[in-house]
Amino acid sequence: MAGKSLLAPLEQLRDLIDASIATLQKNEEELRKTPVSLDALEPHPIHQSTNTDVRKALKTISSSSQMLRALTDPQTFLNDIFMGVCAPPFPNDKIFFHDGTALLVCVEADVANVIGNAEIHIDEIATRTGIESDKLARYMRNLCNSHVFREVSPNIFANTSLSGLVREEGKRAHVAHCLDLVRRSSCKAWEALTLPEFKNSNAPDKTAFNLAYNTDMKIFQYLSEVEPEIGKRTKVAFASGTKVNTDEFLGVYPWEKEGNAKIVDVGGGVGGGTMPVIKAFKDLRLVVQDIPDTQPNFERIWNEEQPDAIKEGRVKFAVHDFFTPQTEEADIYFMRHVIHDWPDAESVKILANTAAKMTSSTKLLICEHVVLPSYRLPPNTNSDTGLVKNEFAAPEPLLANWGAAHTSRLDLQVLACLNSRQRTQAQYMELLQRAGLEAVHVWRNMGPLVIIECRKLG
Ligand SMILES: C[S@@+](CC[C@H](N)C(=O)[O-])C[C@H]1O[C@@H](n2cnc3c(N)ncnc32)[C@H](O)[C@@H]1O
Repeated sequence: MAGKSLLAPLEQLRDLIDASIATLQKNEEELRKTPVSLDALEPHPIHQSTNTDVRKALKTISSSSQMLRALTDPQTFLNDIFMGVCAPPFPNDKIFFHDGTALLVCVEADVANVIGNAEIHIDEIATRTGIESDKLARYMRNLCNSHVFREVSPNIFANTSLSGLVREEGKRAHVAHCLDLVRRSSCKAWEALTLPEFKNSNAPDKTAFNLAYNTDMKIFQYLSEVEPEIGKRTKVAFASGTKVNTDEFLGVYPWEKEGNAKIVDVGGGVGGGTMPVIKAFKDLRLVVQDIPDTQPNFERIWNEEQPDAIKEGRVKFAVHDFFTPQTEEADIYFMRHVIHDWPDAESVKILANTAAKMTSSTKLLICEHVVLPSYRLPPNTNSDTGLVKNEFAAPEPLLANWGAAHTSRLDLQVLACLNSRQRTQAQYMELLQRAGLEAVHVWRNMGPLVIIECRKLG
């Protein structure tokens, strides 16, 4: 009797990959005549696609390859977790993160821009970065194993499509923010989970960050007052997210319907979440609110990237503390990655301050990752519970949330730094209700961000 193949999961994954490659072949125009290659120095145009089938096919291949590695090489896969990038909450002496260190070294030395489009000997890279040649080569070789840089012949290095990404200032700032400040904080996770004064606290100043930096200040205050240079880098890092796939980000919400609406980007940083919107929809107006030390970076970045919007007065910066009553009127309040920074009590205060200024027609758009479970939905489950809707779930045998590591890592990041969390849809609904708001629509596509459209409760 024919039984189930002993290699069934491998065969299922192979079939998923085959079907996904066939989808990419069918959507050939998305390739824009550019071969897919790690040696390419620019990101491939397919990564800017907004075609749902293409996005699903790419996610399926990526997620399948992760599961294939776990199935076929479990020891190495686990090694990747404890010796690679991650800093899980184990006692300090068990934390390794050499891949992260290697990337941080190369980003701090700006190796990718030193190499540019050339193939360069390590001695020249060493001279231009000031880092000792043999040591730098060893960090770079570690990254070559993950296709970040390429050793084309002995001691001659070139960029790849991955190292090419860190030629951009925002991405370098993001890498350094995560691998320096957040990683140092994360190393104190075990103490934060076990020390009596910290273990049961949800306060944003009783965190792993507070232990790592030996401070009672909340992280944003600390960065303003004690480490302004690192604070500046953090602002640039926050703005880098939408550059991953701008069209996909713009496609989450129907901005074209909003005419000349006035948007107030609350806790908007340098406006990383709203800059692409203003660039694409020329009638929209924008006020970006944040703490005072954000303003110089805001002015520098907008004057570089969209000087006309500033000159025409279509875009302005305003100092505003979101823990105080909202003073600026708006058609749309926008908050990206603001609520995810704060525990529930503080989040309700921020939302209630906004709600108090809203009328029945004002919109609040909350833009965040929304946590999806890795387990599968029983059919017809109410999506209000925050479970994955089938149209967005990954196919079997993948984890239902595609192994959504980014959202989960962000969750641990804000836990370490602010005692906050990434939330499920149901958890957002509960916060909104406590602040006198309700969700009227949840906008999403295949991208990582969701926009929850809210109104003031009647
Ligand atoms: C994670 S960043 C998000 C920035 C921006 N919304 C984005 O998506 O690029 C959080 C922002 O909240 C700002 N922030 C922190 N505390 C604040 C406060 N009390 N009032 C206003 N903004 C604040 C920080 O300066 C930072 O720019």
